[in-house]
Amino acid sequence: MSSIKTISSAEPPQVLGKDKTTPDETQHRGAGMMPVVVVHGGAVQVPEERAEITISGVCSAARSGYLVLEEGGSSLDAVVEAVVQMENSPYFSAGCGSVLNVKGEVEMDAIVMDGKTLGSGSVSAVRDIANPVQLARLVMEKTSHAFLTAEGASKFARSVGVPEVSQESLITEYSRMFWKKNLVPDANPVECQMEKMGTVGAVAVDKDGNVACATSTGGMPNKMEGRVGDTPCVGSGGYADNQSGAVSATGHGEANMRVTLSRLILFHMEQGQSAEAASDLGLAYLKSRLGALGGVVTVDPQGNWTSRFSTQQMPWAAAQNDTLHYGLNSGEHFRRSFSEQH
Ligand SMILES: NC(=O)C[C@H](N)C(=O)O
Repeated sequence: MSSIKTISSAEPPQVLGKDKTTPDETQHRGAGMMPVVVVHGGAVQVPEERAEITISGVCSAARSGYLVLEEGGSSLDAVVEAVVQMENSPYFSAGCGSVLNVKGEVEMDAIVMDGKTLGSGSVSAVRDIANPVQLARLVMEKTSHAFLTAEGASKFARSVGVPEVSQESLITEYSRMFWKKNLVPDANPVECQMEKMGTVGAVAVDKDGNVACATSTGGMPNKMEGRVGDTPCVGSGGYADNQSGAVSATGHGEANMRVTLSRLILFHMEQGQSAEAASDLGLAYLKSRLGALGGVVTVDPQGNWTSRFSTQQMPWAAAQNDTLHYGLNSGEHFRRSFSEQH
């Protein structure tokens, strides 16, 4: 288990794998219902020059999601708000800034899941909307289905008034450069993805103990047209159940799908494991079984939360009880109060 980088609500700032009994522990565990929002910006290696902006992106997303909870919104409202913010940022591979498929086009996947009802909504291979996570929510709330794809998803979006946007508005110079780099014959898009571009996701618990998750992505760089990854698949890119907790996952989609990573982690929680231990078990299985690395954010219905990754980096942030927690490298756990400026 030593290869899993551990960050959790129970750990002291900037210290990893040491004594976990800190004064904060009682605040995060067993202190009744604790609303929380935890987000990730993908299990990737963030280029140094983009580290600060990426961290401030996840912090601002967690904070905005938390404000939704403070204003009485549900955990579902909070995760959608947090993910929309990151979709709108060009620094993540979701919405604007998504990695491109082999033809140089954007095709995006997203999921939302409501732990109270087990309702879920997914879209895949959508090309012409700004916020796939909102469309996923509309699939859940306005259709009798759980998953719409490609042109059918776009037609549905138009029928419910979601504005159409151009491909150009979703493509950044950076994603185009990245696409070109991966077109060369000896390129390794899987490794390359792990180096630079991040899927986004969020989990939350509201004051009523309802959990929810949302995940959104442009997928793997230079993927085949029509390729769908783990992100929109129930149990792989995310899962939420009030009886155990919620997970949003990132990593190599084909591997995450084969172990149904999110559901696997919740299975361990159902067996009595903490969010932290269960996340470690899921990621360790992904590694030992398939040699794959990844990352997750996980909550239980009491508001205990964790952010775990087996990659070297994963930008993450959590907002709870007027404190923002965040980190990028393994071992980092910074904290500041909401009133402090970043
Ligand atoms: N970076 C990622 O998390 C990619 C995503 N899991 C996919 O395979 O589509």
